[in-house]
Amino acid sequence: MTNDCSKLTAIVLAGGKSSRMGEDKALIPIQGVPLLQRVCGIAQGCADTVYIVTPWPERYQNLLLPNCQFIREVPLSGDTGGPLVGFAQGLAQVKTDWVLLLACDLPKLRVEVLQDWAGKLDSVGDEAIIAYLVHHPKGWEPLCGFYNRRCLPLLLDFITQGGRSFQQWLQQHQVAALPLTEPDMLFNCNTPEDLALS
Ligand SMILES: Nc1nc2c(ncn2[C@@H]2O[C@H](COP(=O)(O)OP(=O)(O)OP(=O)(O)O)[C@@H](O)[C@H]2O)c(=O)[nH]1
Repeated sequence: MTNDCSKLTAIVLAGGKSSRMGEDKALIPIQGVPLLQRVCGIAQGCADTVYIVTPWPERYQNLLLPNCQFIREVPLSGDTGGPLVGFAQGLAQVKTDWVLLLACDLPKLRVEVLQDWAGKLDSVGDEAIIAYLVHHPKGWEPLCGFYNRRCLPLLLDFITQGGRSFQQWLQQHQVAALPLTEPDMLFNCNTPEDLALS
């Protein structure tokens, strides 16, 4: 991996229901900037191309920053898909070896930390490693880390067999840990109460 932006694509997932928030999280302004736009702005600091995967691009059209583009998520028949399916649809469009995957609800992301992680991964030689993620007591944090494009066939197999859980999928493969020096960075904004802390 690399800290050269041209070798990394970012995928930002923005297709959740925001049921705990009660309104679309992606549109909520944090310090005057809608959350989705804020996350895309940070992703731009690491990647030349930023894909926003969402079933409803029209909703976010006026938030689009340079070098960002939508991938319209196609619902799977009979199920809502969820973030794993959104990721697979985004990953299918990626041309770079490595992808930075981000949720759209991370108000405390730090571009310096993401760049530092990307730069350290230059030395990855182990082809069995499909992702570099932060590990916490509940498992891997899937929505703020790096995936190798090689994982797409594995992901599609898992989805075809009915899998929808990132945790279950990641348990089946080799993942390496990223150092988390700033735990606050992974703070998810899920509820109106969380907004007060953002
Ligand atoms: N593209 C896409 N993104 C999703 C989907 N489901 C969740 N996400 C994104 O995944 C991230 C984490 O989502 P969650 O907070 O777990 O779920 P949510 O649906 O947004 O919120 P809740 O309804 O409160 O659980 C956010 O960036 C969501 O926009 C999906 O089906 N498709």
